[in-house]
Amino acid sequence: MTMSYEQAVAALIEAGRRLDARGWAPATSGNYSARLDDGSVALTVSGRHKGRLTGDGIMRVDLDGRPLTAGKPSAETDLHLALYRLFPEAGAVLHGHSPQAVGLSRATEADGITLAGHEMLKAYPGHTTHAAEVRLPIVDNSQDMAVIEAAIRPALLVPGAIPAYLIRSHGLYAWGKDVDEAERVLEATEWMIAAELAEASFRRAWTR
Ligand SMILES: CSC[C@@H](O)[C@@H](O)C(=O)COP(=O)(O)O
Ligand SMILES: [Zn+2]
Repeated sequence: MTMSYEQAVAALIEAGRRLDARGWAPATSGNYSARLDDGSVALTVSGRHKGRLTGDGIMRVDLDGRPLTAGKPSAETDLHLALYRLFPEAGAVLHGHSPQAVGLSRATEADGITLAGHEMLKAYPGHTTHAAEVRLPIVDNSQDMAVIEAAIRPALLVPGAIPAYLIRSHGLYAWGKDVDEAERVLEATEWMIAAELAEASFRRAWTR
């Protein structure tokens, strides 16, 4: 699902305010994008505080990352564009830096965690029951987006893969057919991470 530039600017500004209010966009972290009607992409300008975006904090790039309007595109533009190229149905990508997601990624060296049995799994597109398990892939961080992209791509193409992945010590990427769906995926994933953390701390407390 695509939108006009004006619709995308409004939707991304509002998403930034909500994600910042939840503590997922501190200190200029995070970046957001939406696919536009003409096939180009509206994307946050690099270095802006994502909870306080104004219209000039969003710019347009083509699918190769060439700027179509003034501004310096997000340092992570290539990760957004890779998702749009890989998934023609993706209409928006949101990236947050929550402490829980980052803490989880640092507590394991595994290449992912399993989320199983949560009613919240039904927030993922196409999921209709809690009686399921999905893998949230985790990839090591790099300042070279091509390295991250090449490392994560196989996990994204596994049948049944969820539209989200975690970069270790960095943050969570989520996408969907539009900004609302991408935000729902991000929120649901963050919620399940928080629930798993709460479960682990209760279990630790009760075995003392
Ligand atoms: C301290 S901000 C973190 C950044 O390095 C980066 O990871 C990020 O999410 C925001 O980068 P940006 O270039 O503003 O899109
Ligand atoms: Zn980031």
